[in-house]
Amino acid sequence: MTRVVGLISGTSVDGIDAAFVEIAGSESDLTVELLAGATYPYPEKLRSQILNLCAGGSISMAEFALLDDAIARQFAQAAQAIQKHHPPAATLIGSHGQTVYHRPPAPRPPAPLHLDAPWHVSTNTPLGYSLQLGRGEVIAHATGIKTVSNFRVADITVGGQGAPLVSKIDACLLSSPTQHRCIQNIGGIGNVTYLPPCQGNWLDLVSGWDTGPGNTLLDLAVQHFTQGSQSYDQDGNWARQGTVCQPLLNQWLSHDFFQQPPPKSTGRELFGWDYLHQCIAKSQAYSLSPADLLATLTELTVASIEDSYRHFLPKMPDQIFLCGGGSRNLYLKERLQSRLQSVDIQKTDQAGVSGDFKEAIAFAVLAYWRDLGICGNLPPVTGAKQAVLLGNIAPC
Ligand SMILES: Nc1ncnc2c1ncn2[C@@H]1O[C@H](COP(=O)(O)OP(=O)(O)OP(=O)(O)O)[C@@H](O)[C@H]1O
Ligand SMILES: CC(=O)N[C@H]1[C@@H]2OC[C@@H](O2)[C@@H](O)[C@@H]1O[C@H](C)C(=O)O
Repeated sequence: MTRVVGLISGTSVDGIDAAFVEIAGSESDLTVELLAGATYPYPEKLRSQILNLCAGGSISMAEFALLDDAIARQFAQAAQAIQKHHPPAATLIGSHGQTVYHRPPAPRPPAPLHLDAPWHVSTNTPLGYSLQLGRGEVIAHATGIKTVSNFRVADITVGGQGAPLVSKIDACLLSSPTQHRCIQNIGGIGNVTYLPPCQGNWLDLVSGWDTGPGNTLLDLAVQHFTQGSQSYDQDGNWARQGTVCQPLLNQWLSHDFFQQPPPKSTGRELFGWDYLHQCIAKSQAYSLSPADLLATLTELTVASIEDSYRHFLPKMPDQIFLCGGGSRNLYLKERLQSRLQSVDIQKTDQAGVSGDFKEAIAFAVLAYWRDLGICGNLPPVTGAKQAVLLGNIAPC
């Protein structure tokens, strides 16, 4: 048994999810017991600095370094707080950190590199770029616990998207011998892991990808309509009062990201303020109320999930297990169920894994695997050329 703390702040940038877990086994015999889970909100000033950077704001390198370490200190505090009433202490921390920029690999090879050209025309590379702040060295130093961080770069180095990384953990913890399952996260961004029945060479058949916006556009629209006094549409109650504008939804769904086959990943760079402003501009032609726009944005999340299943899965699932904050949006859940009437939709909690802390648990497992020398990525999911060890180890 190894006691591990898993930490992540996701694309909603609402705070740090921490999971204190006890892990045993390796892959097919992996077991994880959740001892404690909690979310520690960021101080408001830190959150707005992060959101500003994610939205393309400029800061100096000195400010950048301070921000990196301010985030790391918040993560270290979360790692200490989550263990407080549950001795003995963890011997390992897996920290995803805070994504501030994500650029998937180029869909096709870039033009050949001209070594005699000036540097600014010779920088294009087929590799993706993904940056998470909150360096593990500071977390290890502050807590005295060995910390694994920077999980995405190794997958990117071998040509992968660097995301989604949760799929192998989903496969080990949530597969069924008889059912075709989808594990659907609806966080700021949505992602899915498809799990065929776990028999024979099933692990080779697991697939997954980012489905597109989860809550980001909804949250930004609510902030826009309330001048910042509300941050999300609780239970989907506002959207429920509106009517979906089908022609507008069809326009939005024609976006390249939704047509692109997996492997694929995305973030606030694509589905952020600029995209929302374009959505609002296109909606002017239909004279929509705020409720109508929210209903249509909710439908975008739901329809993009359904369409991606219909286009990219070998078979529609028997069951969907939801996780992430969007699984609390009752209206969104009802819309998904009404589009997928024959599918049994539940939360991952009903299959034994907390939907609120699944991502934090996943980074605890990835750190544990890194420590044991077990690869963490699934190449068919991320598009990597091979399975690799994920994460850099900072000793304490
Ligand atoms: N009761 C609720 N009703 C509607 N939406 C909710 C509710 N509770 C949470 N949410 C939504 O969930 C979001 C947070 O989800 P979550 O914490 O899973 O995101 P994240 O982990 O930051 O994202 P990602 O998985 O993309 O990294 C909130 O911003 C809000 O939009
Ligand atoms: C770059 C980045 O942080 N991507 C996140 C984001 O949030 C949801 C979706 O987009 C997901 O693919 C990924 O995180 C999860 C934890 C993953 O890698 O599996």
